[in-house]
Amino acid sequence: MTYILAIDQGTTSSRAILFDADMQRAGTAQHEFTQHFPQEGWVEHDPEEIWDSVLRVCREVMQSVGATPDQIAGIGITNQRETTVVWDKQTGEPIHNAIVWQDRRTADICARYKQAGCEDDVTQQTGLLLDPYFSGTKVKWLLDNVPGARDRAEAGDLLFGTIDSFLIWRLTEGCNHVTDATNAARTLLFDIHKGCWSTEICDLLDVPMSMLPEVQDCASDFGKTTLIGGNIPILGVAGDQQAATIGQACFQPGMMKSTYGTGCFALLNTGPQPVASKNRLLTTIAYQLDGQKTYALEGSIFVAGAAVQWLRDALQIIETAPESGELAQQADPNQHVVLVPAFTGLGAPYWKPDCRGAVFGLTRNSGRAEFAKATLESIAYQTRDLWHAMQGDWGADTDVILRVDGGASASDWAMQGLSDYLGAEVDRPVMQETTALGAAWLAGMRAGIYPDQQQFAETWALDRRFEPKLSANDRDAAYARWQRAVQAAMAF
Ligand SMILES: Nc1ncnc2c1ncn2[C@@H]1O[C@H](COP(=O)(O)OP(=O)(O)O)[C@@H](O)[C@H]1O
Ligand SMILES: O=P(O)(O)OC[C@H](O)CO
Repeated sequence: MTYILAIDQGTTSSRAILFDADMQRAGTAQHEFTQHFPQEGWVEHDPEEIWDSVLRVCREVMQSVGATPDQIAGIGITNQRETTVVWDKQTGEPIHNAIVWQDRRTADICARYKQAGCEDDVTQQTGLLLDPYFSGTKVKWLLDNVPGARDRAEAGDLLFGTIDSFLIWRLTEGCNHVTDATNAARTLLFDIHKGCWSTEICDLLDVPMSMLPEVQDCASDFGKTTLIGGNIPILGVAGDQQAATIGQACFQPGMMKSTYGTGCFALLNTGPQPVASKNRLLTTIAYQLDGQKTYALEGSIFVAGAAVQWLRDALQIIETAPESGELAQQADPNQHVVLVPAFTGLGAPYWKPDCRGAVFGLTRNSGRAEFAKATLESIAYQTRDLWHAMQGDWGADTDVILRVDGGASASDWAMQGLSDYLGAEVDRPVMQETTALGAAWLAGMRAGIYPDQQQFAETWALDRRFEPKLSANDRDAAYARWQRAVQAAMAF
């Protein structure tokens, strides 16, 4: 038997999935790791804990399936994007915890650059906005705040990487400092048109270019590892949202996927030409194969499934995530409670890092069920914000079918609500591990055991299509309530 090992290093857990030669899942291992919140708005991960969790899940999945290293034809890595690690080139030791994509500590740095009129130029080159979400200002913060870091970086002793890059450095025991084009495209330091690091932006943010990894195609040779036995090549890398776009086979311009994990990330394939957004979406690289870039418009929402976790962990009104749908179903249809889950600011298309969450429309009778309903509906409303912005930029009509995945897409109630509030069809595939599948396909195709792009696209299979049932009037009235709630939350 031949396998591909996909490593999915996500925001809350690390997963390893073995796919067999038919691209079927043979086994999965998963471990959650600690989320550190040292100050309000700060989110960190311990890179050593991430590293340990990755090695552990790789070994566990191999053991559970009974796969030997010589049966693994290649490794595909997909990862939480933007999360920033800086480490010592000699020892491989991180100089600080990883600063996670959700972290808002660089909001003031971004505001200063914006006031100085830098945003247009940065957006033109990177497709991104001056928001703390992206890696660039996080690297700057580390160099300016960790004692001695700037001198060490300028002396060429420190390296920067997103999680993929850090994992490859560790897996190859310090031989390879590399990343792929999709991860590079999320750093705020990469010119997505020229396909190289931007000297101008590195100067602007005071990031020495000697720290930056080499950028490769998504399916290429990233080095070999002996750390899980054998000598296994790493052949595929993509940021997790891009890997899901690949796993959902959104290979044609106009195809769109939306992933509902911790946050929600919608990517619309726009083909070989980048589309500059007029509606504050991001322009990003969907994938780069054989040196050819395919671009996407992306809408990034910071809190989707995380709001369900909030119901479970902070409010304690559910014990498990799936209960949210059961509870929402029991809500009083005459109450219009609206939750704006801006727990870590608002992402696309608002980009308000300082905004915080709010609940509107409470009555004496509002209870657990209404909170659950408002939480799941907030996922749909936020997607509609993105949907409108995408239509404005791309001119897509309502016939566009949305392919969904991620943990919260398992909720029939939430997906029906999504279809209702979008007024569009929503397709959920049989294969729920689209992110890992995307990374596995990149590696398997490179290894020569998986089919080409077109044949791979033909293997996509529908689990369920959700069709809109709400009248246009009810849909528009509900969305108008959401828009008023967002404006009020931003004004607070
Ligand atoms: N049945 C469900 N209904 C609603 N939300 C769910 C359900 N199952 C999982 N979730 C949410 O999905 C998220 C986990 O999805 P996952 O794709 O594993 O996320 P990530 O990769 O960001 O860690 C959690 O935030 C959880 O609250
Ligand atoms: O790890 P996830 O699934 O929450 O995805 C995080 C995104 O990549 C952040 O941009």
